Amino acid sequence: MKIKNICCIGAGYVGGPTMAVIAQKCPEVNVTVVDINEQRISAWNDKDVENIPIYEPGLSEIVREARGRNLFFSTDVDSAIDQADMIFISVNTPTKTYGIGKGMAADLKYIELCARQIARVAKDDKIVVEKSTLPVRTAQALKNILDHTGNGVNFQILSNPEFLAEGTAIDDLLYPDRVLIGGDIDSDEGKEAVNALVDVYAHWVEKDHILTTNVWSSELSKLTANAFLAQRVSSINAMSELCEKTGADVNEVAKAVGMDTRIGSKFLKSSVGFGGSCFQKDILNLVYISKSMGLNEVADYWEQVIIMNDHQKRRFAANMVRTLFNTVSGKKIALLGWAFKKDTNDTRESAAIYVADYLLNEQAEIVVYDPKVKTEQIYADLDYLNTRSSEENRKRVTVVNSPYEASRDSHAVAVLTEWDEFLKLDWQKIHESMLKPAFLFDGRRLLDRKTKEDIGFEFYAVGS
Ligand SMILES: NC(=O)C1=CN([C@@H]2O[C@H](COP(=O)(O)OP(=O)(O)OC[C@H]3O[C@@H](n4cnc5c(N)ncnc54)[C@H](O)[C@@H]3O)[C@@H](O)[C@H]2O)C=CC1
Ligand SMILES: O=C(O)[C@H]1O[C@H](OP(=O)(O)OP(=O)(O)OC[C@H]2O[C@@H](n3ccc(=O)[nH]c3=O)[C@H](O)[C@@H]2O)[C@H](O)[C@@H](O)[C@@H]1O
Repeated sequence: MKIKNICCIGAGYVGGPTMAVIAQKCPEVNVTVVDINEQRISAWNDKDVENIPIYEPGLSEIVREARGRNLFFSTDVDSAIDQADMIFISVNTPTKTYGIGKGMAADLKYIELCARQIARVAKDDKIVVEKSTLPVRTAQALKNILDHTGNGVNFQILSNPEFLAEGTAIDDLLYPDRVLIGGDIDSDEGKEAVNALVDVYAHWVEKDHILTTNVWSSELSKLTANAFLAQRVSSINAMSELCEKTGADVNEVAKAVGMDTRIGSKFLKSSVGFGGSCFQKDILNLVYISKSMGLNEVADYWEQVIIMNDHQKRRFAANMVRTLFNTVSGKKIALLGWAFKKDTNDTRESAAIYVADYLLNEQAEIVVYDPKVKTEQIYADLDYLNTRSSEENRKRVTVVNSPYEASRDSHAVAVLTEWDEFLKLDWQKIHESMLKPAFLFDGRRLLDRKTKEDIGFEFYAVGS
């Protein structure tokens, strides 16, 4: 079975880049990305590709090449569903903020709405692909909805979790470690659906990198991968605190440990804490699933990864206050970086939000500079915490366009995102413009201690 028309519901950080790459690599397939968010779709259709809503290195070039040829962005969800032979569901699956499982379980209401819409609109057989990250056994619920409200249409459900990381999304999509496809491999129809999706990826991914499994293994592998990755960051961050107390250096420890090929060197960079839309959400989801199956030890084991991460963010901010003579009240503090990692404009669950909130509770005046994050996003992130009124956030937090402006007359500068440009700043100039003693806190192990101390900074870095 050859796929001719693909529809993707959800034009976000996953749907947008993933479909752009599929369209680029499969010029004979029409790919339509739909979303209910009109503003987002109109930004994807902006004449100037630099204005597309997601910043990812290499993405705008691909959109420029494929958009209008076989890549389309639209708010007409019904018609895209109707025309497609394969429908990806790539909508958000945030942590529930109400009811049973509040603060832990994944909120599947957007997924269910998609399923009901597909069931209502579809007139011929469809392959429905779970691209969103979902709790294990969600495909069963999807199938129930599709089979019971459909009009005799045959649906095959596949799980095809996405492993891209933001900031490197295009490279991750072009050269994936593996593509994972889960399906009903025991039936002929299921096998045919799996093969149809394998053929899409086989346009650019070698067949031995395309792994097929049953649906449940695929769904659970995604949660497992994120849990393992986050666990590494929490593990090295736990060691960073011990390093600070003992004179060991976490970078040296990470290198020594990572050279053991059984451990490996990746994902061992100590930081102010991991952020991003998924690690916390997916682990909480794993904890919830485990608890609801009575697996309390399993749940506790994974929950510790989150507890450690919260501790790391809080401890970084508390150390700033302690170092600044136990008070930051009325003191200007510059935060360099707001995104949860470099090369993205995404701020979801960014450690910077929590550090800023902690310092604001201590009555600091905050000035933020980030090369890609918009001012309104920064205020929205703080408002979302509901710690203080949004007027108060606007009064006490200033967002500026230059790191030099942020640092001027400040008591302290904290590097919270590892943007490359922070490496090349004129730190001498920054030091001269600050109040003395000038404190510099490196939450990313980005900066060289010796040169900063030679300039005259009081320098603090995570894990040393
Ligand atoms: N952000 C990332 O790097 C990764 C995310 N994921 C997973 O992919 C999924 C999507 O994540 P993101 O793209 O980051 O989310 P996002 O929030 O950026 O995008 C989701 C989009 O879906 C749209 N949407 C929601 N309900 C809809 C409906 N009924 N009809 C049409 N559009 C609808 C929203 O308006 C939004 O634009 C999540 O399950 C996430 O866990 C997986 C791998 C990486
Ligand atoms: O499901 C998802 O959403 C995605 O989550 C992560 O990707 P992402 O959150 O975009 O970015 P990462 O590079 O994993 O970084 C996550 C956080 O951990 C931090 N981190 C990462 C690595 C490290 O060594 N140290 C560290 O502090 C980063 O700064 C960032 O705040 C996974 O890496 C992806 O494979 C997955 O698809």
